[in-house]
Amino acid sequence: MSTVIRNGTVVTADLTYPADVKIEGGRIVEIGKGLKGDTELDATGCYVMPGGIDPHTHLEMPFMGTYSSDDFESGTRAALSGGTTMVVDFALPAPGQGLHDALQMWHNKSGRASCDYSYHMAVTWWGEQVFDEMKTVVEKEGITTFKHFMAYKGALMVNDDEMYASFQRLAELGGIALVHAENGDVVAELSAKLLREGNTGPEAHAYSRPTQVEGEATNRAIMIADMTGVPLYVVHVSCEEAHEAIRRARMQGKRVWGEPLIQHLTLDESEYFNADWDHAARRVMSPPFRNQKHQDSLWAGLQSGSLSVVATDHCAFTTEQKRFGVGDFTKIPNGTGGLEDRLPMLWTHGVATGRLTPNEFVAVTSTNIAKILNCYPRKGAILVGADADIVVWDPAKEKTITASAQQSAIDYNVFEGQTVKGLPRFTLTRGHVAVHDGEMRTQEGHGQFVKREANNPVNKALSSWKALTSPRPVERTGIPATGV
Ligand SMILES: NC(=O)NCCC(=O)O
Ligand SMILES: [Zn+2]
Ligand SMILES: [Zn+2]
Repeated sequence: MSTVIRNGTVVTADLTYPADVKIEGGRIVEIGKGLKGDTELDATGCYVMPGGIDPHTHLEMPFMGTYSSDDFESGTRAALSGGTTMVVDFALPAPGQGLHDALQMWHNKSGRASCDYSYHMAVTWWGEQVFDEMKTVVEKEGITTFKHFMAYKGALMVNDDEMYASFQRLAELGGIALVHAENGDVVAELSAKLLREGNTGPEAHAYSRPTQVEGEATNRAIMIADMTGVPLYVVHVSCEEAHEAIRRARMQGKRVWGEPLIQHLTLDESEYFNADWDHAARRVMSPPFRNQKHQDSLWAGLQSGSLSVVATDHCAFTTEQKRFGVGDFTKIPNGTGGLEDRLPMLWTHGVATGRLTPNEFVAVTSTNIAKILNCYPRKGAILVGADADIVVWDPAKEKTITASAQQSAIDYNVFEGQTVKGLPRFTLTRGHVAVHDGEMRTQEGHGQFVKREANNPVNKALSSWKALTSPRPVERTGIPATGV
């Protein structure tokens, strides 16, 4: 059975051209004019683009005494509804738990996914077992990216010596280090002080995590990555200080990527000053939303290429869960949703405003991350042989975002009331039409795990360069005799 997407304009990260796209066996088999298939999808007036890849989700994640409420079923349904066809979640070992154990737990949960998925592994503690298991996680399990939390002291946070050891191991294995960059010690001190002084509401969450703590940690992570020779990916970059560190590192030839979130690009800190406690608490995430200056910096980073990927960090908690933190902001589960809205929000605020071209939109929502994660061109491409993960994008289609119409399991939406223009007409996951003109046709369990190979081209280049420029002893003649 074949499907043809007819009369659309193909938009990839580097090309725009009119063509039909033929799909068979879950893959793209032909691109050209006048193609015929058993089923036809009309893409007149639409862009035919690689489906979005969200490289930062937390589905059914155990965190702060509860579990995030979107699981792999509702989370991937939300993703597909908004044109995202692959998610990358984080397998999170509990302190002392082995990596393979944690991975098994994530595999048990993800069987319900309706789009393809992969994982990053988190390094939440350090020891011989973690060192040993990293090798098999990379080489046998196909997980090559490892996240380090520099915040959440007393829970997920790792210290500099642990990060150094883990980064060094990743350099040997051809992996990539990811960091949540905030100075966790300073955040813990500021939080305690704020509470002592009677600042207990959600706004104190923002006060406890100023941009300086993110900037410092980003610089520190870049330095440790440079010392160990590992490529670095900084997640949820929210401010100019962190962006400046990444920009500078890239200008120095370091292999560093930055990932802003759609929430930080489009929402600001005024949300935390809302008089309604629930409204403010629903927006508590780390790092917190910033101000216009920082938003402008993030947009400029996407335009200039110093920031590479737009993600969501989708980690959705219900209002009831957020209320665990009434009277103590440090107990509000950290996280917001966005999976369903990332593409429409970025199109509306990015492409429709002229900040991004449609090709740049594809690059930052799909192709760049597929290359970084070493699954390009299977993912992130409209090419013969690629998986048919495709979004047929209707730039004229509009809606007003509202929780009552969303796929996500939670009872609110941080973008509530925003009108977006630019939405999927069809979303295909490996050829299956999961969204058909507003109708959800997702298949629970259709999603498959995407294994990834280590040693992507950037790893290879960086290790060659590090070998070439590494310290060497100077060959000397006439060495003085050692004293007796
Ligand atoms: N970002 C956030 O507040 N929650 C999810 C966990 C993380 O990525 O830090
Ligand atoms: Zn994080
Ligand atoms: Zn996260």
